[in-house]
Amino acid sequence: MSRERQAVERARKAFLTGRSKPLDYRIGQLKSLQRFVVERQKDISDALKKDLNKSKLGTPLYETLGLEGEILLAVNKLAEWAAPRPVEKNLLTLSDQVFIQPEPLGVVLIIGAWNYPWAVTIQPLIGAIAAGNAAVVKPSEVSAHTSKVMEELLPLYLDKEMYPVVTGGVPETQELLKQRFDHIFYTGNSTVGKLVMEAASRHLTPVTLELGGKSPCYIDKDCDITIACRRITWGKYTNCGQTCIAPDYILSPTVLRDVKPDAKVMQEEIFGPLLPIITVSGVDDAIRFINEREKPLALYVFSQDNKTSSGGVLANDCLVHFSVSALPFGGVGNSGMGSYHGKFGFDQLSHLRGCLIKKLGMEGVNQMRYPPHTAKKLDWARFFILKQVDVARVGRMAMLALLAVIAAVVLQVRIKKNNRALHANCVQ
Ligand SMILES: NC(=O)c1ccc[n+]([C@@H]2O[C@H](COP(=O)([O-])OP(=O)(O)OC[C@H]3O[C@@H](n4cnc5c(N)ncnc54)[C@H](O)[C@@H]3O)[C@@H](O)[C@H]2O)c1
Ligand SMILES: CCCCCCCCCCCCC/C=C/C=O
Repeated sequence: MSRERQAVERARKAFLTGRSKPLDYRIGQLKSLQRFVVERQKDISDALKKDLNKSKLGTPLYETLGLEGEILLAVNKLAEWAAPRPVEKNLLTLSDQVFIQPEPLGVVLIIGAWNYPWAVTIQPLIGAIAAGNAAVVKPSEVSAHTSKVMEELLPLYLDKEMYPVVTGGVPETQELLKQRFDHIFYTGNSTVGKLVMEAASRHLTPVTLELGGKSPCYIDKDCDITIACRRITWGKYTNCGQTCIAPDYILSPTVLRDVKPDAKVMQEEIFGPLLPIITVSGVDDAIRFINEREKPLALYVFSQDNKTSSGGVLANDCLVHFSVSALPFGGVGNSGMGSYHGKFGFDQLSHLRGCLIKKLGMEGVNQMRYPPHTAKKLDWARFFILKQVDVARVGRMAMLALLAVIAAVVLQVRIKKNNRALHANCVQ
């Protein structure tokens, strides 16, 4: 049996013990992960230096601070996220309990990319742990030193049966993809994304695809060009242009340097320190240009605009939307599917189970559904199913009515008491 298959089977066995489900266990694992990030900061940044020449201070700023923030958030919010979520009832279910219960999915495969190997590999793991899943973690072989640190050190902190790290390149990932998972979370380019989705379809496994693409950046003529240039330059050249959400090209009415729209540099994601500038005649021309192409992962607008589609949109800055845990991070169309960060990561890796708990009593109400079906029963069914009632409002009104009745009764009792006292005084 292959090493990859063994890891998956061990993870499934661990999941089936049920030990990843209690919130205490999840919080314990998240706290251990936090300890790992803090205690092994040097191992992490040394590996990143060797892999990608990242600086010692750049590592916390771009890779691990975000992870720490996400872990803290998950630890603090887990009880709230995992709790039953009551939903609005309809007339048929007025006396029932109706709620959504997030449940663990099972075994998740996380395939990471090399450019921010900690951020994009460990962040999905936070969601997987928080949601109560087992997870097989496959870091990118391109960032080999990082991959080795994950393989050697993560098991010292986490439940190693539940969260195995499997290293390797294409053959190993292909072998993993032959196994059955309950969710596959892939980060990387769109070409491999399609292969991942194809492999997942064999087991009807749902996928999250965090892909890339050409994120446009539109500069309107009314913006402060100095600030725009500083922020765009930072967004583009951070990590040497190798950021999934780096502005890929600029559209600007006042810039003169033209790149032809059919030039090769405008066909594929650049993922490097090149920034083509396209001259457009104005905002409508820019929108048309963007909408004629694949849906990008991010859209940067140094002005006001909401007429385009992209994974995310950021006005007057670059990259920082990645750092907001309250925003879903993910693509659309060619830039991917599904989203994560904060509660979105928890939900993405949970089964949101619809629950309706009915009592065995009140059977009379159900007569309209049992045969023989009559026109009268159908009328009642029509009323119960089609009547749009704001049940919460009705509940509030009923509560108000009840309070009014109680107040009236109390008032009446008081008046009677006063009258009796008055009567007694008069008699004396
Ligand atoms: N949306 C995001 O959050 C995000 C983050 C980082 C990178 N990206 C995108 O990822 C791309 C860069 O990453 P990359 O794709 O070069 O990373 P990569 O080469 O590290 O590959 C990603 C993963 O896919 C696996 N893989 C590669 N080829 C495979 C194959 N034929 N079959 C199965 N698995 C295979 C690798 O082992 C690796 O784990 C860019 O397009 C970038 O925009 C997106
Ligand atoms: C106080 C400084 C705040 C800086 C916050 C910067 C956030 C930038 C995030 C960069 C993206 C990291 C992960 C990207 C993956 C895609 O490739």
